Amino acid sequence: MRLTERQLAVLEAASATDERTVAELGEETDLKPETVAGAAFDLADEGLVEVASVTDETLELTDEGRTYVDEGLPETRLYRAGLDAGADADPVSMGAVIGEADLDGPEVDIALANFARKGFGSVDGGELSIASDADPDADPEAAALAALADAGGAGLDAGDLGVEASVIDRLDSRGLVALAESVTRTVTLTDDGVDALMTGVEAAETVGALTPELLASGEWRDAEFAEYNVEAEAETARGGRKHVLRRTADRVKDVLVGMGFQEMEGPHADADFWINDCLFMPQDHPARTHWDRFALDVDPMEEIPDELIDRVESAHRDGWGEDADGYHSPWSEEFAREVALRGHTTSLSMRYLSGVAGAELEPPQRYFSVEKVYRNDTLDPTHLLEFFQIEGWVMAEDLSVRDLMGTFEEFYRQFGITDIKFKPHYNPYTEPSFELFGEHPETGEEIEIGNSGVFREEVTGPLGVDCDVMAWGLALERLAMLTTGAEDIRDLHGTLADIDFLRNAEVSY
Ligand SMILES: N[C@@H](Cc1ccccc1)C(=O)O
Repeated sequence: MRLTERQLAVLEAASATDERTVAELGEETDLKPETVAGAAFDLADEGLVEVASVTDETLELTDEGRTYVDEGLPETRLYRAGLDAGADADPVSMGAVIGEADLDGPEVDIALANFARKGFGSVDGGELSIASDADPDADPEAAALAALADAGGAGLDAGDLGVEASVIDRLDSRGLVALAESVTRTVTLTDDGVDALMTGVEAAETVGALTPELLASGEWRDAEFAEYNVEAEAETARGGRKHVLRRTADRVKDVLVGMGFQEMEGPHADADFWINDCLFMPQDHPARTHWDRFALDVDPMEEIPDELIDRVESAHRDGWGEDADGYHSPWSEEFAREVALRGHTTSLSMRYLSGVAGAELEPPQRYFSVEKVYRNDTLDPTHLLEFFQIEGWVMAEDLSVRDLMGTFEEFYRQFGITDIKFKPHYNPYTEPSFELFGEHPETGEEIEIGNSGVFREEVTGPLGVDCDVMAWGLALERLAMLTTGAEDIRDLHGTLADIDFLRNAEVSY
């Protein structure tokens, strides 16, 4: 029989009478545990050894548990501060004791709940008294935490610590200890294994990896390569990777560039003029109040062409074109120059269409951006205070709603989404306007994925554009929810993001 060198080493190190762990065999053979495990599985396939596994539960201190080992449990600190303040004789005011005990935030509630539960004393009418028979030094929870800290945690259970299981359960429910599972594999020689060793086994020299030397010398021709064992236990290696949203954004950019679009860029903090006034949004529109807008306390924006301001003001006051009528509501240049975080990237479309950004404006033209916007929304599964908008516009003669719908169908098809729906909508700056909806793959719900339309003459006229412009703002996060199946936008980014989801989510190509 011929085995690989590693298999032979493991076979020789294994015993027929003692179960030996992979770690022990690794030490003896000077091989890595995963190599030993791989060889052991191969030997088990040949019937030469038996591999068994035992799952062990190990107790570990959590970070909070470790803090209390160092600083004392909150209830014990409350007890000692109470004692110092004389609460064993007469009740003392809670406020003073809590300050003395140096408890803050959630620790106060933790201290109070456990203080009463452990019979250290009582709290009544805002005053704390200490029970005469209280003895925190005999507290089994503190003792168990200390024992666990001393023992370093490995392989311990309630029995090893000499405490009752109920104490461990309590520490577990307080989040001060955690149970970790570890699997230990053991290897024992079978009768066939013993026979094989007695009759003599040869090691075949095998090569684990093809090297430049093997190639250069030609030795690879005669080498025997170790078989690749896809079942061998190996550590999960987690490298850094691009965030799923960034990957989706990159993909969106590729798709739009492929569809003939050029990218726009511009300021996150911009004048209201570009964010709203150019869009024929009346200055008393609810979205322009301090409730919805993140206004910035900075100098007003100076560099806006005067003629453009005049034309936009005139559109607001008197309308644009024949039969036009304006809003007849107040319009102030001062307000137009105020700076806020943009609530949509349509501010970029205005900058580009007006010519100040140096864009080519001879039709046909196509521009896009995938950039962040800021809104004072209420957080929920589909809303964040900031998100990425996929902005875009197409300028051409005689555009129709069919062009708009066809563009979205083509765009979303690249992400495998073929069932978008359109709903007539109203925007002060587009006519007609449509909201876009897509079906969530997990919940089956129709979620809003974008807003679009053909710019009104009151928008294009003052900008100096005299052909049709269709435009849209799509939410990148909503697209990512449809492609990855994420049900809550907060799993995607922000402080509550789900790390496992981010590690494993696929971006469709
Ligand atoms: N600005 C719109 C999107 C949009 C852009 C351009 C035209 C029409 C709609 C929004 O944020 O919802």
